[in-house]
Amino acid sequence: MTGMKKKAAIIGGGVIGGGWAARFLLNGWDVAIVDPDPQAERKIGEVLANARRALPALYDRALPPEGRLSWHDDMADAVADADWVQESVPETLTLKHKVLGRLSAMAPAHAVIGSSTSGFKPSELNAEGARAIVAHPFNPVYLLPLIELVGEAETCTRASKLLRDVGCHPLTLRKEIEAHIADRLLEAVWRESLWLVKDGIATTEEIDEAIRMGFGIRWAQMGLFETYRIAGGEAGMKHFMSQFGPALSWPWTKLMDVPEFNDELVDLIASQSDAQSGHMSIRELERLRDDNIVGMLRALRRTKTGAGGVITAHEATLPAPVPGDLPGDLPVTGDRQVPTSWADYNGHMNDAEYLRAASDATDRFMEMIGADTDYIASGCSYFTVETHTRYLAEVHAGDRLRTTTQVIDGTGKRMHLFHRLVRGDGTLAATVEVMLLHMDLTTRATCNPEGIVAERLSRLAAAHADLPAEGSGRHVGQRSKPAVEPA
Ligand SMILES: NC(=O)C1=CN([C@@H]2O[C@H](COP(=O)(O)OP(=O)(O)OC[C@H]3O[C@@H](n4cnc5c(N)ncnc54)[C@H](O)[C@@H]3O)[C@@H](O)[C@H]2O)C=CC1
Ligand SMILES: C[N+](C)(C)CC(=O)CC(=O)[O-]
Repeated sequence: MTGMKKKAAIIGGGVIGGGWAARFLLNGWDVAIVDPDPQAERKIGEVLANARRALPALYDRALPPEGRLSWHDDMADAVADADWVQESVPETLTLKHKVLGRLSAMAPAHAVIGSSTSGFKPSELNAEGARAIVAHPFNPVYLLPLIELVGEAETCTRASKLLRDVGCHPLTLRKEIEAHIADRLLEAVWRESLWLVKDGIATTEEIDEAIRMGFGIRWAQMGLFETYRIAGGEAGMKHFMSQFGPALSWPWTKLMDVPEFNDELVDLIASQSDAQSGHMSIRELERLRDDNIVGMLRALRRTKTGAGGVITAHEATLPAPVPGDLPGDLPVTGDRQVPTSWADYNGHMNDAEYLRAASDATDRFMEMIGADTDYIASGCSYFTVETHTRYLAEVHAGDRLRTTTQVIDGTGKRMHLFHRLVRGDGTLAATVEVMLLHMDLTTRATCNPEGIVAERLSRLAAAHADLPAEGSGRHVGQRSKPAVEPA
Protein backbone atom coordinates (compact mmCIF):
# COMPACT_ATOMS: atom_id res chain seq x y z
CA MET A 1 0.00 0.00 0.00
CA THR A 2 1.28 3.46 -0.79
CA GLY A 3 0.55 6.90 0.67
CA MET A 4 -1.83 7.72 3.51
CA LYS A 5 -4.00 5.21 5.29
CA LYS A 6 -7.15 4.54 3.30
CA LYS A 7 -10.70 3.66 4.33
CA ALA A 8 -13.37 1.52 2.67
CA ALA A 9 -17.06 1.48 3.58
CA ILE A 10 -18.74 -1.86 2.89
CA ILE A 11 -22.52 -1.66 2.51
CA GLY A 12 -23.94 -5.19 2.72
CA GLY A 13 -21.63 -7.71 4.38
CA GLY A 14 -22.85 -11.03 2.94
CA VAL A 15 -20.85 -13.46 0.81
CA ILE A 16 -19.38 -10.72 -1.38
CA GLY A 17 -19.31 -7.78 1.05
CA GLY A 18 -17.41 -10.01 3.53
CA GLY A 19 -14.85 -10.83 0.83
CA TRP A 20 -14.40 -7.16 -0.04
CA ALA A 21 -13.95 -6.32 3.67
CA ALA A 22 -11.20 -8.96 3.92
CA ARG A 23 -9.43 -7.75 0.74
CA PHE A 24 -9.25 -4.14 2.03
CA LEU A 25 -8.56 -4.93 5.69
CA LEU A 26 -5.70 -7.37 5.01
CA ASN A 27 -4.12 -4.78 2.72
CA GLY A 28 -4.00 -2.26 5.55
CA TRP A 29 -7.18 -0.24 4.86
CA ASP A 30 -9.61 0.68 7.65
CA VAL A 31 -12.98 -0.92 6.95
CA ALA A 32 -16.43 0.27 8.11
CA ILE A 33 -19.34 -2.14 7.61
CA VAL A 34 -23.11 -1.61 7.47
CA ASP A 35 -25.37 -4.68 7.44
CA PRO A 36 -28.71 -5.04 9.26
CA ASP A 37 -28.40 -8.85 9.53
CA PRO A 38 -27.88 -9.72 13.24
CA GLN A 39 -25.64 -12.60 12.10
CA ALA A 40 -23.45 -10.38 9.90
CA GLU A 41 -20.68 -9.89 12.47
CA ARG A 42 -20.33 -13.64 13.03
CA LYS A 43 -20.40 -14.41 9.30
CA ILE A 44 -17.80 -11.77 8.44
CA GLY A 45 -15.65 -12.98 11.34
CA GLU A 46 -15.61 -16.44 9.74
CA VAL A 47 -14.82 -15.05 6.28
CA LEU A 48 -11.99 -12.98 7.78
CA ALA A 49 -10.57 -16.05 9.53
CA ASN A 50 -10.46 -17.88 6.18
CA ALA A 51 -8.94 -14.85 4.44
CA ARG A 52 -6.21 -14.48 7.09
CA ARG A 53 -5.23 -18.11 6.42
CA ALA A 54 -5.19 -17.75 2.67
CA LEU A 55 -4.33 -14.30 1.30
CA PRO A 56 -0.92 -13.74 2.97
CA ALA A 57 0.15 -17.19 1.75
CA LEU A 58 0.22 -15.86 -1.82
CA TYR A 59 3.10 -13.54 -1.03
CA ASP A 60 6.77 -13.98 -0.20
CA ARG A 61 6.62 -10.72 1.76
CA ALA A 62 4.44 -9.73 4.69
CA LEU A 63 1.32 -7.71 3.88
CA PRO A 64 0.98 -4.34 5.68
CA PRO A 65 -0.48 -4.43 9.22
CA GLU A 66 -4.25 -4.98 9.12
CA GLY A 67 -6.49 -1.94 9.18
CA ARG A 68 -9.19 -1.22 11.78
CA LEU A 69 -12.60 -2.88 11.43
CA SER A 70 -15.73 -1.04 12.65
CA TRP A 71 -19.49 -1.73 12.51
CA HIS A 72 -22.12 0.94 11.91
CA ASP A 73 -25.93 1.17 11.95
CA ASP A 74 -25.78 4.50 10.21
CA MET A 75 -24.56 4.68 6.60
CA ALA A 76 -23.47 8.31 7.03
CA ASP A 77 -21.05 7.30 9.84
CA ALA A 78 -19.63 4.47 7.77
CA VAL A 79 -18.95 6.49 4.64
CA ALA A 80 -17.43 9.52 6.42
CA ASP A 81 -13.83 9.98 5.14
CA ALA A 82 -14.11 6.87 2.97
CA ASP A 83 -11.95 6.57 -0.17
CA TRP A 84 -13.99 3.65 -1.49
CA VAL A 85 -17.65 2.76 -0.86
CA GLN A 86 -18.69 -0.70 -2.02
CA GLU A 87 -22.36 -1.60 -2.27
CA SER A 88 -22.99 -5.37 -2.00
CA VAL A 89 -26.69 -5.59 -1.12
CA PRO A 90 -28.94 -8.24 -2.76
CA GLU A 91 -29.38 -8.12 -6.55
CA THR A 92 -32.66 -6.14 -6.69
CA LEU A 93 -32.74 -2.96 -8.76
CA THR A 94 -35.14 -1.06 -6.47
CA LEU A 95 -32.95 -1.78 -3.43
CA LYS A 96 -29.77 -0.84 -5.34
CA HIS A 97 -31.44 2.48 -6.37
CA LYS A 98 -32.36 3.27 -2.78
CA VAL A 99 -28.95 2.41 -1.32
CA LEU A 100 -26.81 3.93 -4.12
CA GLY A 101 -28.91 7.13 -4.08
CA ARG A 102 -28.23 7.61 -0.35
CA LEU A 103 -24.56 6.72 -0.71
CA SER A 104 -24.11 9.20 -3.56
CA ALA A 105 -25.54 11.97 -1.36
CA MET A 106 -23.47 11.05 1.74
CA ALA A 107 -20.09 9.82 0.49
CA PRO A 108 -17.15 12.22 0.16
CA ALA A 109 -16.86 13.62 -3.40
CA HIS A 110 -13.49 11.92 -3.95
CA ALA A 111 -14.79 8.47 -2.93
CA VAL A 112 -15.32 5.81 -5.59
CA ILE A 113 -18.79 4.30 -5.20
CA GLY A 114 -18.66 0.76 -6.57
CA SER A 115 -21.53 -1.69 -6.96
CA SER A 116 -20.86 -5.44 -6.84
CA THR A 117 -23.83 -6.10 -9.12
CA SER A 118 -23.44 -9.21 -11.23
CA GLY A 119 -25.84 -8.08 -13.91
CA PHE A 120 -27.05 -4.46 -13.82
CA LYS A 121 -25.49 -1.80 -16.05
CA PRO A 122 -24.33 1.58 -14.67
CA SER A 123 -27.10 3.32 -16.67
CA GLU A 124 -29.65 1.18 -14.80
CA LEU A 125 -28.00 1.65 -11.39
CA ASN A 126 -27.73 5.43 -11.83
CA ALA A 127 -31.17 5.94 -13.42
CA GLU A 128 -32.36 7.83 -10.31
CA GLY A 129 -29.33 10.12 -9.98
CA ALA A 130 -26.67 7.99 -8.25
CA ARG A 131 -23.00 8.25 -9.29
CA ALA A 132 -21.90 4.61 -8.99
CA ILE A 133 -19.70 2.51 -11.21
CA VAL A 134 -19.89 -1.26 -11.45
CA ALA A 135 -17.00 -2.91 -9.59
CA HIS A 136 -17.86 -6.57 -10.06
CA PRO A 137 -15.71 -9.04 -8.07
CA PHE A 138 -15.39 -12.82 -7.99
CA ASN A 139 -15.82 -15.12 -5.06
CA PRO A 140 -13.59 -15.31 -2.98
CA VAL A 141 -12.97 -11.59 -3.39
CA TYR A 142 -9.88 -11.71 -1.13
CA LEU A 143 -8.09 -14.22 -3.41
CA LEU A 144 -9.32 -13.74 -6.99
CA PRO A 145 -7.84 -10.57 -8.47
CA LEU A 146 -10.36 -9.78 -11.22
CA ILE A 147 -12.66 -6.78 -10.74
CA GLU A 148 -14.74 -5.78 -13.77
CA LEU A 149 -15.15 -2.00 -13.90
CA VAL A 150 -17.94 -0.38 -15.90
CA GLY A 151 -18.98 3.26 -15.97
CA GLU A 152 -17.69 6.83 -16.04
CA ALA A 153 -14.16 6.82 -17.43
CA GLU A 154 -12.36 9.09 -14.94
CA THR A 155 -13.86 7.24 -11.96
CA CYS A 156 -12.86 3.89 -13.48
CA THR A 157 -9.27 5.17 -13.88
CA ARG A 158 -9.13 6.28 -10.23
CA ALA A 159 -10.74 3.00 -9.18
CA SER A 160 -8.16 0.99 -11.15
CA LYS A 161 -5.27 2.60 -9.28
CA LEU A 162 -6.84 1.96 -5.86
CA LEU A 163 -7.66 -1.64 -6.78
CA ARG A 164 -4.09 -2.35 -7.91
CA ASP A 165 -2.89 -1.09 -4.51
CA VAL A 166 -4.87 -3.91 -2.86
CA GLY A 167 -3.64 -6.58 -5.26
CA CYS A 168 -6.60 -6.66 -7.66
CA HIS A 169 -6.65 -6.78 -11.45
CA PRO A 170 -9.12 -4.17 -12.75
CA LEU A 171 -10.58 -4.88 -16.19
CA THR A 172 -12.46 -1.88 -17.57
CA LEU A 173 -15.22 -2.70 -20.03
CA ARG A 174 -15.34 -0.81 -23.34
CA LYS A 175 -19.15 -0.67 -23.26
CA GLU A 176 -21.80 -1.45 -20.69
CA ILE A 177 -23.73 -4.67 -21.15
CA GLU A 178 -25.91 -6.81 -18.86
CA ALA A 179 -23.76 -9.20 -16.78
CA HIS A 180 -20.49 -7.62 -18.03
CA ILE A 181 -17.94 -10.07 -19.54
CA ALA A 182 -17.30 -12.93 -17.15
CA ASP A 183 -20.86 -13.58 -16.05
CA ARG A 184 -22.02 -13.72 -19.67
CA LEU A 185 -19.56 -16.57 -20.15
CA LEU A 186 -20.51 -18.21 -16.87
CA GLU A 187 -24.22 -17.91 -17.65
CA ALA A 188 -23.65 -19.83 -20.91
CA VAL A 189 -21.92 -22.68 -19.03
CA TRP A 190 -24.57 -22.55 -16.28
CA ARG A 191 -27.44 -22.74 -18.77
CA GLU A 192 -25.95 -25.71 -20.64
CA SER A 193 -25.29 -27.42 -17.29
CA LEU A 194 -28.90 -27.00 -16.16
CA TRP A 195 -30.03 -28.63 -19.40
CA LEU A 196 -27.59 -31.52 -19.00
CA VAL A 197 -28.95 -32.24 -15.49
CA LYS A 198 -32.60 -31.67 -16.43
CA ASP A 199 -32.32 -33.99 -19.45
CA GLY A 200 -30.70 -36.69 -17.25
CA ILE A 201 -27.49 -36.66 -19.29
CA ALA A 202 -25.18 -35.91 -16.37
CA THR A 203 -25.35 -35.34 -12.62
CA THR A 204 -24.01 -32.22 -10.92
CA GLU A 205 -20.99 -34.27 -9.83
CA GLU A 206 -20.26 -35.53 -13.35
CA ILE A 207 -20.43 -31.99 -14.74
CA ASP A 208 -18.01 -30.78 -12.05
CA GLU A 209 -15.66 -33.67 -12.95
CA ALA A 210 -15.83 -32.69 -16.62
CA ILE A 211 -14.70 -29.19 -15.67
CA ARG A 212 -12.09 -29.85 -13.00
CA MET A 213 -10.38 -32.81 -14.68
CA GLY A 214 -9.97 -30.98 -17.95
CA PHE A 215 -10.60 -27.52 -19.31
CA GLY A 216 -10.99 -25.86 -15.88
CA ILE A 217 -7.27 -26.39 -15.27
CA ARG A 218 -6.40 -24.90 -18.68
CA TRP A 219 -8.55 -21.81 -18.28
CA ALA A 220 -6.75 -20.53 -15.17
CA GLN A 221 -3.51 -20.12 -17.03
CA MET A 222 -4.35 -19.30 -20.65
CA GLY A 223 -8.01 -18.42 -20.85
CA LEU A 224 -10.06 -19.47 -23.87
CA PHE A 225 -8.44 -17.97 -26.98
CA GLU A 226 -4.82 -18.74 -26.14
CA THR A 227 -5.83 -22.29 -25.22
CA TYR A 228 -7.61 -22.75 -28.57
CA ARG A 229 -4.71 -21.17 -30.47
CA ILE A 230 -2.52 -24.04 -29.24
CA ALA A 231 -5.30 -26.49 -30.09
CA GLY A 232 -4.91 -25.41 -33.74
CA GLY A 233 -1.43 -26.94 -33.74
CA GLU A 234 1.37 -25.27 -35.66
CA ALA A 235 -1.14 -23.67 -38.01
CA GLY A 236 -2.59 -21.80 -35.01
CA MET A 237 -5.90 -20.01 -34.72
CA LYS A 238 -6.85 -19.90 -38.40
CA HIS A 239 -6.63 -23.67 -38.64
CA PHE A 240 -8.50 -24.07 -35.36
CA MET A 241 -11.32 -21.86 -36.62
CA SER A 242 -11.67 -23.55 -39.98
CA GLN A 243 -11.70 -26.97 -38.32
CA PHE A 244 -14.22 -26.18 -35.58
CA GLY A 245 -16.10 -23.23 -37.11
CA PRO A 246 -18.72 -25.42 -38.84
CA ALA A 247 -19.66 -26.81 -35.42
CA LEU A 248 -21.29 -23.45 -34.66
CA SER A 249 -24.26 -24.48 -36.75
CA TRP A 250 -24.45 -27.98 -35.33
CA PRO A 251 -26.83 -28.66 -32.44
CA TRP A 252 -24.00 -28.40 -29.88
CA THR A 253 -25.65 -25.74 -27.79
CA LYS A 254 -28.95 -25.01 -26.16
CA LEU A 255 -28.02 -21.41 -25.50
CA MET A 256 -31.05 -20.01 -27.30
CA ASP A 257 -33.30 -22.16 -25.25
CA VAL A 258 -33.83 -21.70 -21.50
CA PRO A 259 -34.87 -24.63 -19.27
CA GLU A 260 -38.05 -23.90 -17.38
CA PHE A 261 -36.91 -22.65 -13.98
CA ASN A 262 -39.37 -24.37 -11.65
CA ASP A 263 -39.34 -26.11 -8.23
CA GLU A 264 -38.74 -29.47 -9.90
CA LEU A 265 -35.48 -28.25 -11.48
CA VAL A 266 -34.34 -26.56 -8.25
CA ASP A 267 -35.03 -29.75 -6.22
CA LEU A 268 -33.26 -31.92 -8.78
CA ILE A 269 -30.10 -29.77 -8.76
CA ALA A 270 -30.16 -29.17 -5.00
CA SER A 271 -30.58 -32.87 -4.12
CA GLN A 272 -27.74 -33.90 -6.44
CA SER A 273 -25.54 -31.16 -5.05
CA ASP A 274 -26.34 -32.26 -1.46
CA ALA A 275 -25.44 -35.85 -2.35
CA GLN A 276 -22.20 -34.65 -3.95
CA SER A 277 -20.94 -32.18 -1.32
CA GLY A 278 -23.32 -32.22 1.66
CA HIS A 279 -20.75 -34.06 3.81
CA MET A 280 -18.79 -30.81 4.15
CA SER A 281 -19.89 -27.50 5.65
CA ILE A 282 -19.72 -24.36 3.51
CA ARG A 283 -16.80 -23.07 5.60
CA GLU A 284 -14.92 -26.37 5.10
CA LEU A 285 -15.56 -26.18 1.36
CA GLU A 286 -14.35 -22.56 1.39
CA ARG A 287 -11.12 -23.54 3.13
CA LEU A 288 -10.51 -26.40 0.67
CA ARG A 289 -11.23 -24.01 -2.23
CA ASP A 290 -8.88 -21.38 -0.75
CA ASP A 291 -6.01 -23.86 -0.23
CA ASN A 292 -6.35 -25.03 -3.83
CA ILE A 293 -6.55 -21.50 -5.22
CA VAL A 294 -3.47 -20.48 -3.21
CA GLY A 295 -1.57 -23.50 -4.56
CA MET A 296 -2.59 -22.73 -8.15
CA LEU A 297 -1.81 -19.02 -7.83
CA ARG A 298 1.59 -19.82 -6.34
CA ALA A 299 2.29 -22.08 -9.32
CA LEU A 300 1.26 -19.26 -11.69
CA ARG A 301 3.59 -16.85 -9.83
CA ARG A 302 6.59 -18.85 -11.06
CA THR A 303 5.81 -18.20 -14.71
CA LYS A 304 4.23 -14.78 -14.06
CA THR A 305 1.22 -16.06 -16.01
CA GLY A 306 -2.28 -14.58 -15.61
CA ALA A 307 -3.17 -13.94 -11.98
CA GLY A 308 0.36 -15.03 -10.92
CA GLY A 309 1.78 -11.90 -12.55
CA VAL A 310 -0.71 -9.73 -10.64
CA ILE A 311 0.58 -11.11 -7.35
CA THR A 312 4.28 -10.57 -8.13
CA ALA A 313 3.57 -7.01 -9.35
CA HIS A 314 1.62 -6.27 -6.15
CA GLU A 315 4.32 -7.87 -4.00
CA ALA A 316 6.89 -5.47 -5.45
CA THR A 317 4.86 -2.56 -4.02
CA LEU A 318 4.70 -3.98 -0.47
CA PRO A 319 6.87 -2.27 2.14
CA ALA A 320 10.39 -3.73 2.46
CA PRO A 321 11.03 -5.61 5.71
CA VAL A 322 12.50 -3.57 8.57
CA PRO A 323 14.63 -4.94 11.45
CA GLY A 324 11.98 -4.00 14.07
CA ASP A 325 12.39 -6.12 17.17
CA LEU A 326 14.73 -8.72 15.64
CA PRO A 327 17.93 -9.45 17.58
CA GLY A 328 21.26 -8.09 16.29
CA ASP A 329 21.96 -5.27 13.91
CA LEU A 330 21.65 -7.48 10.84
CA PRO A 331 20.00 -7.05 7.46
CA VAL A 332 16.44 -8.44 7.33
CA THR A 333 16.35 -10.66 4.26
CA GLY A 334 12.89 -12.20 4.70
CA ASP A 335 9.53 -11.31 6.24
CA ARG A 336 6.59 -13.48 5.23
CA GLN A 337 3.71 -15.63 6.38
CA VAL A 338 4.16 -19.39 6.13
CA PRO A 339 1.73 -20.71 3.47
CA THR A 340 -0.40 -23.79 4.18
CA SER A 341 1.38 -25.56 1.30
CA TRP A 342 4.61 -25.49 3.37
CA ALA A 343 3.06 -27.64 6.12
CA ASP A 344 3.44 -31.43 6.02
CA TYR A 345 1.93 -34.59 7.50
CA ASN A 346 3.48 -33.73 10.90
CA GLY A 347 1.38 -30.56 11.06
CA HIS A 348 4.32 -28.17 10.84
CA MET A 349 6.61 -26.56 8.27
CA ASN A 350 8.32 -29.22 6.19
CA ASP A 351 12.12 -29.49 6.54
CA ALA A 352 12.65 -28.59 2.86
CA GLU A 353 10.87 -25.25 3.31
CA TYR A 354 13.45 -24.04 5.88
CA LEU A 355 16.00 -24.33 3.10
CA ARG A 356 13.66 -22.57 0.72
CA ALA A 357 13.22 -19.67 3.19
CA ALA A 358 17.01 -19.52 3.53
CA SER A 359 17.47 -19.67 -0.24
CA ASP A 360 15.03 -16.74 -0.64
CA ALA A 361 17.04 -14.86 2.03
CA THR A 362 20.28 -15.53 0.12
CA ASP A 363 18.64 -14.10 -3.03
CA ARG A 364 17.57 -10.97 -1.11
CA PHE A 365 21.06 -10.64 0.37
CA MET A 366 22.62 -10.95 -3.09
CA GLU A 367 20.36 -8.13 -4.30
CA MET A 368 21.41 -6.01 -1.31
CA ILE A 369 25.10 -6.28 -2.17
CA GLY A 370 24.47 -5.62 -5.87
CA ALA A 371 24.55 -9.22 -7.14
CA ASP A 372 21.07 -8.64 -8.59
CA THR A 373 19.43 -9.68 -11.87
CA ASP A 374 21.43 -7.11 -13.89
CA TYR A 375 24.66 -8.37 -12.35
CA ILE A 376 23.73 -11.98 -13.13
CA ALA A 377 22.78 -10.99 -16.70
CA SER A 378 26.25 -9.43 -17.02
CA GLY A 379 27.78 -12.89 -16.47
CA CYS A 380 28.57 -13.44 -12.78
CA SER A 381 26.66 -14.99 -9.89
CA TYR A 382 27.05 -17.01 -6.70
CA PHE A 383 26.57 -20.81 -6.50
CA THR A 384 25.71 -22.58 -3.22
CA VAL A 385 28.26 -25.28 -2.40
CA GLU A 386 27.32 -26.30 1.16
CA THR A 387 24.49 -25.76 3.66
CA HIS A 388 23.88 -26.72 7.26
CA THR A 389 20.43 -26.33 8.85
CA ARG A 390 19.65 -26.48 12.57
CA TYR A 391 15.93 -27.04 13.24
CA LEU A 392 15.37 -25.43 16.63
CA ALA A 393 11.61 -24.84 16.98
CA GLU A 394 8.44 -25.83 15.15
CA VAL A 395 6.92 -23.41 12.65
CA HIS A 396 3.29 -23.69 11.56
CA ALA A 397 1.25 -22.59 8.55
CA GLY A 398 0.15 -18.99 9.13
CA ASP A 399 3.14 -18.12 11.37
CA ARG A 400 5.09 -15.02 10.49
CA LEU A 401 8.68 -15.89 9.61
CA ARG A 402 11.47 -13.32 9.44
CA THR A 403 15.07 -13.91 8.44
CA THR A 404 18.26 -12.02 9.26
CA THR A 405 21.56 -12.62 7.51
CA GLN A 406 25.04 -12.37 9.01
CA VAL A 407 28.21 -12.49 6.93
CA ILE A 408 30.74 -14.88 8.48
CA ASP A 409 33.29 -14.52 5.69
CA GLY A 410 33.37 -12.49 2.49
CA THR A 411 36.96 -12.80 1.41
CA GLY A 412 37.93 -13.67 -2.15
CA LYS A 413 35.39 -15.76 -3.97
CA ARG A 414 33.76 -16.99 -0.76
CA MET A 415 30.47 -15.75 0.65
CA HIS A 416 29.77 -17.52 3.92
CA LEU A 417 26.35 -16.57 5.32
CA PHE A 418 24.51 -17.36 8.54
CA HIS A 419 20.72 -16.99 8.27
CA ARG A 420 18.53 -16.89 11.39
CA LEU A 421 14.85 -17.79 10.86
CA VAL A 422 12.77 -16.12 13.58
CA ARG A 423 9.10 -16.91 14.28
CA GLY A 424 6.51 -14.15 14.83
CA ASP A 425 6.72 -14.60 18.63
CA GLY A 426 10.49 -13.92 18.54
CA THR A 427 11.57 -17.59 18.91
CA LEU A 428 14.65 -18.56 16.90
CA ALA A 429 13.21 -21.37 14.76
CA ALA A 430 16.27 -22.34 12.72
CA THR A 431 19.71 -21.31 11.58
CA VAL A 432 20.85 -22.05 8.06
CA GLU A 433 24.53 -21.67 7.30
CA VAL A 434 25.41 -21.40 3.63
CA MET A 435 28.71 -21.35 1.76
CA LEU A 436 28.57 -19.84 -1.71
CA LEU A 437 31.26 -19.28 -4.31
CA HIS A 438 31.42 -16.46 -6.81
CA MET A 439 31.22 -17.80 -10.39
CA ASP A 440 31.85 -16.73 -13.95
CA LEU A 441 28.69 -17.95 -15.71
CA THR A 442 30.44 -18.25 -19.07
CA THR A 443 33.40 -20.39 -18.00
CA ARG A 444 31.43 -21.99 -15.12
CA ALA A 445 34.57 -21.51 -13.02
CA THR A 446 35.03 -19.62 -9.76
CA CYS A 447 36.40 -16.07 -9.82
CA ASN A 448 36.67 -13.16 -7.39
CA PRO A 449 33.87 -10.57 -7.36
CA GLU A 450 34.83 -7.03 -8.25
CA GLY A 451 33.44 -3.52 -7.83
CA ILE A 452 30.36 -2.78 -5.76
CA VAL A 453 29.65 -6.42 -4.92
CA ALA A 454 33.13 -7.01 -3.47
CA GLU A 455 33.03 -3.67 -1.64
CA ARG A 456 29.61 -4.14 -0.06
CA LEU A 457 30.31 -7.74 0.92
CA SER A 458 33.59 -6.93 2.64
CA ARG A 459 32.04 -3.91 4.38
CA LEU A 460 29.24 -6.09 5.79
CA ALA A 461 31.69 -8.86 6.72
CA ALA A 462 33.73 -6.33 8.73
CA ALA A 463 30.60 -4.94 10.41
CA HIS A 464 29.39 -8.45 11.37
CA ALA A 465 32.79 -9.85 12.38
CA ASP A 466 32.39 -9.24 16.12
CA LEU A 467 28.75 -10.29 16.39
CA PRO A 468 28.03 -13.66 17.97
CA ALA A 469 27.03 -16.47 15.62
CA GLU A 470 26.18 -19.24 18.04
CA GLY A 471 25.71 -22.53 16.20
CA SER A 472 27.72 -21.61 13.15
CA GLY A 473 30.48 -23.98 12.11
CA ARG A 474 28.49 -26.96 13.45
CA HIS A 475 28.10 -30.16 11.47
CA VAL A 476 25.77 -33.15 11.72
CA GLY A 477 26.68 -35.27 14.79
CA GLN A 478 29.50 -37.76 14.29
CA ARG A 479 28.72 -41.48 14.42
CA SER A 480 28.78 -42.81 17.95
CA LYS A 481 31.84 -44.94 18.65
CA PRO A 482 31.32 -48.69 18.11
CA ALA A 483 31.27 -50.63 21.42
CA VAL A 484 34.21 -52.78 20.26
CA GLU A 485 37.03 -51.20 18.32
CA PRO A 486 37.53 -53.04 15.02
CA ALA A 487 40.71 -55.07 15.01
N1 LIG B 1 -22.50 -14.41 -4.42
C1 LIG B 1 -21.70 -14.27 -5.49
O1 LIG B 1 -21.09 -15.23 -5.96
C2 LIG B 1 -21.52 -12.93 -6.13
C3 LIG B 1 -22.39 -11.87 -5.89
N2 LIG B 1 -22.18 -10.66 -6.48
C4 LIG B 1 -23.10 -9.53 -6.25
O2 LIG B 1 -22.89 -9.04 -4.93
C5 LIG B 1 -24.10 -8.51 -4.39
C6 LIG B 1 -24.38 -9.17 -3.06
O3 LIG B 1 -24.52 -10.55 -3.26
P1 LIG B 1 -24.20 -11.61 -2.09
O4 LIG B 1 -23.13 -11.11 -1.22
O5 LIG B 1 -24.08 -12.92 -2.74
O6 LIG B 1 -25.57 -11.55 -1.29
P2 LIG B 1 -25.83 -11.94 0.25
O7 LIG B 1 -27.26 -12.23 0.37
O8 LIG B 1 -24.84 -12.98 0.71
O9 LIG B 1 -25.48 -10.59 1.03
C7 LIG B 1 -26.26 -9.43 0.96
C8 LIG B 1 -26.12 -8.70 2.29
O10 LIG B 1 -26.69 -7.42 2.18
C9 LIG B 1 -27.33 -7.13 3.41
N3 LIG B 1 -28.31 -6.07 3.20
C10 LIG B 1 -29.56 -6.17 2.73
N4 LIG B 1 -30.12 -4.93 2.67
C11 LIG B 1 -29.18 -4.06 3.09
C12 LIG B 1 -29.14 -2.65 3.25
N5 LIG B 1 -30.20 -1.87 2.95
N6 LIG B 1 -28.01 -2.07 3.72
C13 LIG B 1 -26.94 -2.82 4.04
N7 LIG B 1 -26.93 -4.17 3.89
C14 LIG B 1 -28.03 -4.77 3.43
C15 LIG B 1 -27.91 -8.46 3.84
O11 LIG B 1 -28.18 -8.49 5.24
C16 LIG B 1 -26.81 -9.43 3.44
O12 LIG B 1 -25.89 -9.67 4.47
C17 LIG B 1 -25.16 -8.75 -5.47
O13 LIG B 1 -25.32 -7.58 -6.23
C18 LIG B 1 -24.56 -9.87 -6.33
O14 LIG B 1 -24.99 -9.84 -7.66
C19 LIG B 1 -21.06 -10.41 -7.23
C20 LIG B 1 -20.15 -11.41 -7.48
C21 LIG B 1 -20.35 -12.76 -7.00
C1 LIG C 1 -23.52 -16.30 -9.68
N1 LIG C 1 -23.01 -14.93 -9.87
C2 LIG C 1 -23.61 -14.41 -11.08
C3 LIG C 1 -23.43 -14.16 -8.71
C4 LIG C 1 -21.54 -15.08 -9.96
C5 LIG C 1 -20.74 -13.83 -10.09
O1 LIG C 1 -21.24 -12.73 -10.27
C6 LIG C 1 -19.26 -13.92 -10.09
C7 LIG C 1 -18.62 -15.16 -9.50
O2 LIG C 1 -17.97 -15.07 -8.45
O3 LIG C 1 -18.73 -16.22 -10.10
